[in-house]
Amino acid sequence: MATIQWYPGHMAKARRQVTEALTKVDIIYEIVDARVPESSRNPLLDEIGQGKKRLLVLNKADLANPAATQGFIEYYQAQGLPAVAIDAQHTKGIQRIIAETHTVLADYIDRQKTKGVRNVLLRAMCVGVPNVGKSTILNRLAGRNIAQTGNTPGVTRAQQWIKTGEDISLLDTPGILWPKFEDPLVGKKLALTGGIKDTLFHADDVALFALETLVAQVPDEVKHLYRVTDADLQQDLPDLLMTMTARLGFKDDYDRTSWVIINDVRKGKLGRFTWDAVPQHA
Ligand SMILES: Nc1nc2c(ncn2[C@@H]2O[C@H](COP(=O)(O)OP(=O)(O)OP(=O)(O)O)[C@@H](O)[C@H]2O)c(=O)[nH]1
Repeated sequence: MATIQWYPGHMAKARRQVTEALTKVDIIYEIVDARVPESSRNPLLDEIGQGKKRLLVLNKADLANPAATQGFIEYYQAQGLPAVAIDAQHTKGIQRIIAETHTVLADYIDRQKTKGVRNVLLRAMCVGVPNVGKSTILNRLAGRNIAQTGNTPGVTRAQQWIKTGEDISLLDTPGILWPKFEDPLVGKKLALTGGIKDTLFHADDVALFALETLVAQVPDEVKHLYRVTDADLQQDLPDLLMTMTARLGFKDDYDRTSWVIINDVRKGKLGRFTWDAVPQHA
């Protein structure tokens, strides 16, 4: 779905909607992008999700660095926050969400059984910033495509529970929170991974940010894809971007080169990268 620009009114509305929806569920699936697990979290969830069980889902793990993903999972688990890595696009790891839900809610399930409830139903909802894959996960858990009606003005629609084929029911409308804006570095990472509307940032800023890592980590791929040499890679990054633009035959159109780089990174053409550093933990 297209990412929108967030204004205070949107944010207040999103906060209200998510807070309200959370009262109905037993567990929150906090969906983040495995390439930027920290940058794609919204700290508001810590506030409005207090007291609710939570499972952190690092989606798009197919595009992230596997060692970093493992590092993040261990980091979150060490903090008492259960976390799983999945690739919803290719339906990988969905069972992990289901298994982990049972682990996280084990006490609740036991209590319900003690009360005599025979078929305990677990209620869940997906929450996260735009474009992290909430709808894809919902569809995979449901085993079919759930129509999304979006925010049509004047149209209010009751939220529905979606059966997953397991003992889990999901709210059919994911909770959308806004991305972090304050830190420019976080902004670049979100832009690079598709979490911020493309018209809201300068492509060259984001491409230069990406290039720094790409030149350091995958120089051969950079040389091959953008027709530059080892000597070219010694240049300052803005000069390198100019050289690439010339080699690609784009004249002075640095923006075009920048978009090629951004799109290549988004598609994983240069490899699997995680743009957030795994936090150190004791
Ligand atoms: N490579 C990859 N792409 C994914 C994965 N999950 C989702 N996508 C893609 O990411 C894009 C966004 O997915 P959505 O499910 O629409 O994300 P969303 O969080 O519901 O987005 P909003 O509606 O904007 O809040 C789509 O192009 C998906 O195909 C994944 O695990 N791996």
